[in-house]
Amino acid sequence: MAWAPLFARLVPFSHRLTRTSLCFFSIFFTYVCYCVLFPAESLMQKSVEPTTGCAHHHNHHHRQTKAPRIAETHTVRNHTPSPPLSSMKFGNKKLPKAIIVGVKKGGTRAVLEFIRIHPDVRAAGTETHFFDRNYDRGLEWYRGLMPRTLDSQITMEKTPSYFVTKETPQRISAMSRDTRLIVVVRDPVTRAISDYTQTLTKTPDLPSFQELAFRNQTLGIVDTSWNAIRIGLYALHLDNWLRFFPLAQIHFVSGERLITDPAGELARVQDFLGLKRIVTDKHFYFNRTKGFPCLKKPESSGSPRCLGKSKGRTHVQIDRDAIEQLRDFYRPYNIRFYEMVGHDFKWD
Ligand SMILES: Nc1ncnc2c1ncn2[C@@H]1O[C@H](COP(=O)(O)OS(=O)(=O)O)[C@@H](OP(=O)(O)O)[C@H]1O
Repeated sequence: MAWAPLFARLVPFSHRLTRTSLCFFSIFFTYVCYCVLFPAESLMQKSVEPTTGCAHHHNHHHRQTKAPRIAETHTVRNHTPSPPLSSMKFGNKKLPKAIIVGVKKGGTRAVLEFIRIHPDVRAAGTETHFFDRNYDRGLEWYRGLMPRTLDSQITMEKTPSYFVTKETPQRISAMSRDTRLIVVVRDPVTRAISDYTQTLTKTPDLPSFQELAFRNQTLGIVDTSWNAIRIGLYALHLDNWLRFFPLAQIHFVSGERLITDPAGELARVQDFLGLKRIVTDKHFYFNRTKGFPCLKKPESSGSPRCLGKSKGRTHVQIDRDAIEQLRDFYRPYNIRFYEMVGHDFKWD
């Protein structure tokens, strides 16, 4: 405003202006100069927020609120339409560096949903079943299912049935011997009941849990050919993986601790994947209604996120005797598993 006194001197009738009108005139003159020097479109190239330009206010302002500024800048410079930022594709699809290979009903969805909050992780949303059911489709088909990633990001997927499929370790090793493997394990008895509860929702006329679990319940003979039982023989399945991968390349998440201390389990997962510990207890809250940890509302927008209704079902009631018999059955397998991985999961 240094020009204002000079202006007052140059204009002969300025002495007749009141202080207020002089001030008003100064502002108006500044505004006119500003518009001449910085027309509306050139301002738009510099600012991120939609601002009101000096000219063509209404049209531009309208257009600005609809398209991201970076696209607008492009249009102004090249006079060609450009896609909105949200539809631009970054990075490329890569084969996974890490796979959650099991176990079914262990908490695999929770681990994937929690780790993918990490900015350096991107994951395929659905189970691909590439290494067990779709292997004939080839690696390019598999790669096509992956999200685009930047070079700094890790691609992941989860298919829990891999852990118990005989051919899978060899096939994953053939893709890359460096693939990192994550196995979410849970007390095999609870896991079997969870598995049965899920099957029952799809097949209501299923025989009882006991009928399927035992060949002869009086004699305590367990039917190991029933999938819900077989999956829990972790030590046997792990033997098969160790033929192709060193133990150091397999990380075991405790399905139980994942519920009581999700941040602690996720810290270990991030360490295993060589990631900075970004997913912490700040990201979780315990939802009393669901009875499980859920993700807090992301800072940007959205709402708090719990896993869907199929995660955390009320289990079918199984009598104590049957549970005790199954505990006895699994005990030696569990002990062997603890020895193999060097960690006691305390399932007894
Ligand atoms: N945060 C959170 N929210 C909800 N559920 C959780 C969570 N953390 C672990 N779990 C446990 O995950 C169990 C389902 O495991 P999976 O996701 O591996 O199931 S599946 O194999 O993909 O069907 C599911 O099993 P059920 O309780 O038997 O339904 C849960 O106990």
